[in-house]
Amino acid sequence: MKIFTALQIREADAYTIKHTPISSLALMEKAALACTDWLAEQHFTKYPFAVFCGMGNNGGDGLAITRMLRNMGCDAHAYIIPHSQQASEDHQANYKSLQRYYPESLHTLQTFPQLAKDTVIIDAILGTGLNRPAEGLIADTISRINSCYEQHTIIAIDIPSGLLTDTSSVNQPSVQAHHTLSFELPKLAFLLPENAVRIGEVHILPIGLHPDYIARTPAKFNITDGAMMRDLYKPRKPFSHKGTFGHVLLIAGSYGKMGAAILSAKSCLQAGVGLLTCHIPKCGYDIMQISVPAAMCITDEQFDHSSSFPSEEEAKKYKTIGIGPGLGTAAGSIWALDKLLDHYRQPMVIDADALNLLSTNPKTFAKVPENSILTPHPKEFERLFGKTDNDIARLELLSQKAVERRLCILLKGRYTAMASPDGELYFNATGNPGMATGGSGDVLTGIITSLVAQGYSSRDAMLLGVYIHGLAGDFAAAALSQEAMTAEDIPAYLGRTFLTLHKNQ
Ligand SMILES: NC(=O)C1=CN([C@@H]2O[C@H](COP(=O)(O)OP(=O)(O)OC[C@H]3O[C@@H](n4cnc5c(N)ncnc54)[C@H](OP(=O)(O)O)[C@@H]3O)[C@@H](O)[C@H]2O)[C@@H](O)CC1
Ligand SMILES: Nc1ncnc2c1ncn2[C@@H]1O[C@H](COP(=O)(O)OP(=O)(O)O)[C@@H](O)[C@H]1O
Ligand SMILES: [K+]
Repeated sequence: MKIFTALQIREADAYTIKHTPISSLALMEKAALACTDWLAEQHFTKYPFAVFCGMGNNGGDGLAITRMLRNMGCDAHAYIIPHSQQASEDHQANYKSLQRYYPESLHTLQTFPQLAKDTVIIDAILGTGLNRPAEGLIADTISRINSCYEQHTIIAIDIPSGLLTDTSSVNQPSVQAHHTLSFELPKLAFLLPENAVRIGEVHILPIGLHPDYIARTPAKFNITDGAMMRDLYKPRKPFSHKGTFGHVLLIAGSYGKMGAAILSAKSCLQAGVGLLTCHIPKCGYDIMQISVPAAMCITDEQFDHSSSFPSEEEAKKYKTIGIGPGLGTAAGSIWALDKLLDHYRQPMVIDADALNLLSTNPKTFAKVPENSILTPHPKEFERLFGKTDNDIARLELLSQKAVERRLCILLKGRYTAMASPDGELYFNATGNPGMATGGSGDVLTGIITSLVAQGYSSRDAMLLGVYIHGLAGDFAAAALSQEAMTAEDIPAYLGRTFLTLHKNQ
């Protein structure tokens, strides 16, 4: 799914108006109807409404919503903020309709109104047309709306007023909404963790923008989806054997952190690898053999951490190496990793403590093979590449480092961002807060390493691995609840997840 900029959204709007019998005003009517239908479905229509409207098309939506709510018998009032000399054409048209049918519902905002108990606040002040920080009466109204957050439900139309669509809004005043009702496609602003408290729950409502414009217009950012994943997925051929699906070496675990190695190993197997060998410290031998009988084990000479990774000759038998979960950061491990990278040139998967080792050893980092996949969470990302001022700057840094170092880098989070060496940037939308539990990342490393071994390109293994990791987490949460699920439940639901990728599903 594409993420369009504010400019592209405007173009999609104009293209739809030009190439279908729908007028600009009728498109606004559809948008407003989609919002009021949603309000009715969610049982908000039993409450009074205060609709705060700007003078552009976002305000026009607000006026149309007020009229529709009145048509449904609701007690709705529109408060117009006079921030401009002239209102947009469609705003004027909706103003006239409301004035004609429900003149008592129209108000010009002078002072913030007294709101009756349970009044639902609709924020239709500014939308994608925001072109400067909110000031004066608008900023004042935004702050008054936000002061109602505990007592009233706040619903933003298209985007919370004051929030920028395509760039960071850190330090800018904006409405803080419980729900955002937006049209047709998600916006970049909705995917940024820094905006989480302002956007609330986002609901994307279709309004019939022209599919041709959407199909032929390239987007800088995309969200992966089931259709794309079904195309990437490689079904197994009938005469294939375990050699077909690659041999993974998983270097993981240390004293007290063998669980990370177990989670990763189980996930690697459940994601379909042909053969799995785990390199673990001596303390982990019984634990691994008993917990994951299908995995072979090589024990390090050290008892509590690993310090001697395979030689060039030994490493040749592995299609790829996954390294990091529970590894620890012992000095011996960095030395061993450095030696491994002197000869190992295949793309590998690097996570957790292995990333921490790289972040303190730039010379070792420089040896990481091209097309390797790095899987940092935000803190690990910061250790590797430095601090940024905001989420947009961090995304830019992510992309820049992937291109510069010829790596696939995924930045984990609610919407994991995935950058590849050719500059593509995708977001993942599967997954849920039930996965915010220790070990979920170790599971991801096992899955992605498994996919690389099975012959997926690094980019495809990253996109597909992150998608199925999240979807398995969604199945686990649906069956067990977000609270009760643990990281172990994610590989347990991989089977159900793979079934959704089969072409006939
Ligand atoms: N295709 C779709 O998705 C559809 C979208 N639709 C809706 O249209 C909305 C976009 O409408 P829009 O282009 O009229 O912009 P909007 O945000 O209302 O701003 C209006 C004007 O305000 C001004 N202004 C800007 N910043 C300001 C500030 N800080 N403080 C004060 N003033 C400020 C600036 O004018 P200026 O003052 O610079 O002349 C700007 O032009 C979109 O979000 C959605 O709700 C649906 O109706 C139909 C389908
Ligand atoms: N709220 C959430 N929504 C979706 N996915 C989440 C959420 N919280 C965590 N995850 C996913 O769970 C994983 C957690 O990884 P990580 O922080 O490395 O865990 P650990 O180090 O404990 O293994 C990531 O893949 C992340 O995207
Ligand atoms: K708005």
